[in-house]
Amino acid sequence: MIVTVTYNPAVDQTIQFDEQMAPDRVMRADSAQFDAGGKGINAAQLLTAMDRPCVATGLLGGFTGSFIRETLQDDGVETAFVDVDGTTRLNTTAIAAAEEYKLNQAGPTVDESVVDALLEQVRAQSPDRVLVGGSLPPGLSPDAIDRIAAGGDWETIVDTGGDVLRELDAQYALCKPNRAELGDATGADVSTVEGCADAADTFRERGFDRVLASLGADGAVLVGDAGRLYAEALDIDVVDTVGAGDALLSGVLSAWEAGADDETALRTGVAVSSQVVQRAGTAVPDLDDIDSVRDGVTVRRL
Ligand SMILES: Nc1ncnc2c1ncn2[C@@H]1O[C@H](COP(=O)(O)OP(=O)(O)OP(=O)(O)O)[C@@H](O)[C@H]1O
Ligand SMILES: O=P(O)(O)OC[C@@]1(O)O[C@H](CO)[C@@H](O)[C@@H]1O
Repeated sequence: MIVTVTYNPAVDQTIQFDEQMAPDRVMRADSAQFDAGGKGINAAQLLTAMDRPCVATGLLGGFTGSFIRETLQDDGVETAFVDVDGTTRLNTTAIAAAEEYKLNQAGPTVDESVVDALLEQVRAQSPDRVLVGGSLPPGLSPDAIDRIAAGGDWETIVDTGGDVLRELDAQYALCKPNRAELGDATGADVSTVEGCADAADTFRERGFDRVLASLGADGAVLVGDAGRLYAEALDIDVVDTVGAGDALLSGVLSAWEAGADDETALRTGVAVSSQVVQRAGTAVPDLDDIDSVRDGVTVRRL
């Protein structure tokens, strides 16, 4: 069973324009949607959609927090959140003439005591795996993630920015940097797939059993004791890439939960992410046919 921890959830607002962004004028959107978001929450929604037992935890507050709580309840996602005084952030993705603008707030300032409260919620679920996803709100340091990783007898997976990844000290089963985060965390040249695999392999020495590096339209690399695996992305029409990394990670975790090996897990991850990027925002796509999509993903050893 998986518990996801989202220290800094967000309502994701996605607005689409059929013209380019321009300053000093009112831009009128063609469509708008709100989704419950934050990396761990997105993963919990996808894992639930794939019938994997999962509980979403994290910090919620204010009207945006209530929206997330209600949305997850409506979608049948099990939750165990901790209430905070501030208001959960609202992040905006504007898609304008095929360009994507991601505008993320910092989130409410929280007190370090929330880590104890959250750890209590995680322990109460007795999970096998814990995914800590997303940025930290003001008031928390990377220690908040290390404390979850060291807080019980579970494997911890982490998906956060390169600056925070660099600061972590505990032992992790997996981290999932994207290309920029991998570059930030290692300082290595990540301009080629091979360069990414080298950087990921080196980064394992910092306390990560495996590194899953997402490379956008170039696919993904999974590096671990079993070697270096590379999967090309599928050739699809992308609406926006918000939540693509969460989808990749959810597919990998879903396959592992079903007892699959790393190769099948990587193929599943790429398949799930291909479905998410074909939809606006972080809405959960229909994943009933995910096995047949996965059959179209090829993996090779580097
Ligand atoms: N243009 C694309 N075409 C096909 N697949 C894509 C494309 N962009 C992303 N993907 C799929 O999504 C996965 C994750 O993408 P990406 O590296 O952009 O994640 P990310 O930067 O972590 O995203 P986010 O932080 O928004 O969740 C890729 O490994 C790939 O399988
Ligand atoms: O600011 P963070 O925590 O790094 O990222 C938050 C976020 O952009 O990531 C998700 C997509 O991966 C969105 O649901 C959410 O708004």
